[in-house]
Amino acid sequence: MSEAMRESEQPACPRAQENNSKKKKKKRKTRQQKQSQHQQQQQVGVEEGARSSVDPPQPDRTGTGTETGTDPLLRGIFQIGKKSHDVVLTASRITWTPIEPDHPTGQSSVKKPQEDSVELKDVFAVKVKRRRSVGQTSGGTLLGITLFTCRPKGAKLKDHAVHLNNLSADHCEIWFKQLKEILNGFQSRPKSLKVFINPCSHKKEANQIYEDQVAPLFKLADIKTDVTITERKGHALSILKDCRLDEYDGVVCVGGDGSVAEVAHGLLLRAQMDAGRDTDSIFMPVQAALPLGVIPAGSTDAVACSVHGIRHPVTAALHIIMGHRQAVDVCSVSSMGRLLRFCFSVMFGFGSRTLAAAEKLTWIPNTQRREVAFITTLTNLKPEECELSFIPSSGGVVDQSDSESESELSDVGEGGPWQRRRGLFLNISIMSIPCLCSIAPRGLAPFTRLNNSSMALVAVGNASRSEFIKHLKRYSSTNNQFSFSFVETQCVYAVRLRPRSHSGWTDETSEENEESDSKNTPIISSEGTHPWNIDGELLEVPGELLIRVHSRILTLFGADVEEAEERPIKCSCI
Ligand SMILES: Nc1ncnc2c1ncn2[C@@H]1O[C@H](COP(=O)(O)OP(=O)(O)OP(=O)(O)O)[C@@H](O)[C@H]1O
Repeated sequence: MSEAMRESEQPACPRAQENNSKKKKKKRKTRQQKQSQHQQQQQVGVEEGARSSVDPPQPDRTGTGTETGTDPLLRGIFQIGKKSHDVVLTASRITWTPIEPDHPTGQSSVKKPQEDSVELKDVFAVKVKRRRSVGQTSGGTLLGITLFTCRPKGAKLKDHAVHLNNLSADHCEIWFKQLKEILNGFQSRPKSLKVFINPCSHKKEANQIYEDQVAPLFKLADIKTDVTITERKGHALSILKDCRLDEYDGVVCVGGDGSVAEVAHGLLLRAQMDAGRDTDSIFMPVQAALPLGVIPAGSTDAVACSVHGIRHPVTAALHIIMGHRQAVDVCSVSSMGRLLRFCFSVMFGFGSRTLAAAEKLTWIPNTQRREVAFITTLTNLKPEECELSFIPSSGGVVDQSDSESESELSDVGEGGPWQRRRGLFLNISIMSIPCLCSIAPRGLAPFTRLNNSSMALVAVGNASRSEFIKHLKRYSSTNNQFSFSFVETQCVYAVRLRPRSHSGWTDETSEENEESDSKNTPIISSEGTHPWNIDGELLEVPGELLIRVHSRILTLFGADVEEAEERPIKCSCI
């Protein structure tokens, strides 16, 4: 623009001239402030870049994420939101404070700038941020760096991005490297995972859940994955028996309780094989070598709810990425001295009959089978005659202060620590974890914990159908589902359950005899078998079962929770 033209643009009116000179002053001041910020930015970038090379960070190598240093490792200026911020990185935290422009009078602002920060133990990824056009997969204009954090919101975990914008490549590289080094120091976070996806779980959406909600987070966290989409029941188990486990830091199961139970059993069986344990005997199992992550994609998802408090794939994925771990108790189920399964829950009576009925309803869609089976089993409700023996754990009898009357089942057994009940039972459940789910938000066994070294025993004696329905309804209400005279609850170490066969009670056999017979006795035979519900899977077994608890032999990715987040109840049968 020529001088002449500039001049011609000068306003003629004196008031306008005054306004114009004020505007000019303001513009000059803003330009000066910008320049000073830029100089500060350059200085800090150079200074701190030099410092990072002589003062390497001390990330938390213990994996606990505890603070190991509060000295600044880096300091620089980034734009966060619309404002420039002074950003400070220590080994445990990144803090940013807005840079306020100087007051026109030279006085400092009365209001203190609002500081914000993120703990690095809550950061799971750092990425260089670039602007790319549609279809462009590499290169692009550098915009800064982005931190991905994990934030709790109630029982849920959510991922959140913090954008630190700065157009200097050198500046961003120093920060990126430093942050990456700190994040790599979190030892409990997995870097390589074996993933099993059951494509048939619930409404066949497990694969979609994994692709849409889980895989992008694993990719962001730079976790390598080896994915198997299972082709049949038992596929995951057969892989876990043979594969090289040392290549992985954890195993992930995307599916429902049946799939989780199969993978948990596979991990524990493999640990016993590797440790040379003879599973054809009563033995003390060793711990599984790898932790298990559970991505809920089934119909009940009691294991996922018990360890996450919620059926939320993103929460489950973030627990895995962050390396949150929780050791849990597991049951072993053996028959005639031979191990059948490691599991979290066993049901006999109504719970197993319902499952057996559902398996026969093959013409009904999968999603409705259980409800129809539930109603038919309730219509034909009948008790099972059996002998129930158990060893109470130190927790003993659960407080039933509000029970309607004394338990009718309080007949103490003969000799030793075993207590015995013989009689008619509508249902018997044994659970090593609380089994939270949408139909029982407080859990099927609210009086046990994930790792209290004992199992919950719930024995429902004979009662009328209406009384039994009342008991079932209470699982979804706030009333105590156990405060009935026909319901007994115990905290136990071991349970022996012997259903009465058509020919009456079998002779008692000692454990040693059972073991010596076991190698020649077929476990599953169609004659004289009884249906058992083991983690939602049907098992037909003759004779008695021995169920024992094994303290903390499996580690799950997740955290202990008090109760599941209340959701609308899906089953409307009762
Ligand atoms: N490709 C497959 N085809 C058929 N069954 C499979 C396949 N892969 C795994 N399975 C088996 O399917 C069974 C049930 O699956 P899963 O438990 O995941 O779903 P669900 O029954 O809908 O959920 P929940 O147990 O929570 O109610 C498991 O025992 C698993 O071993």
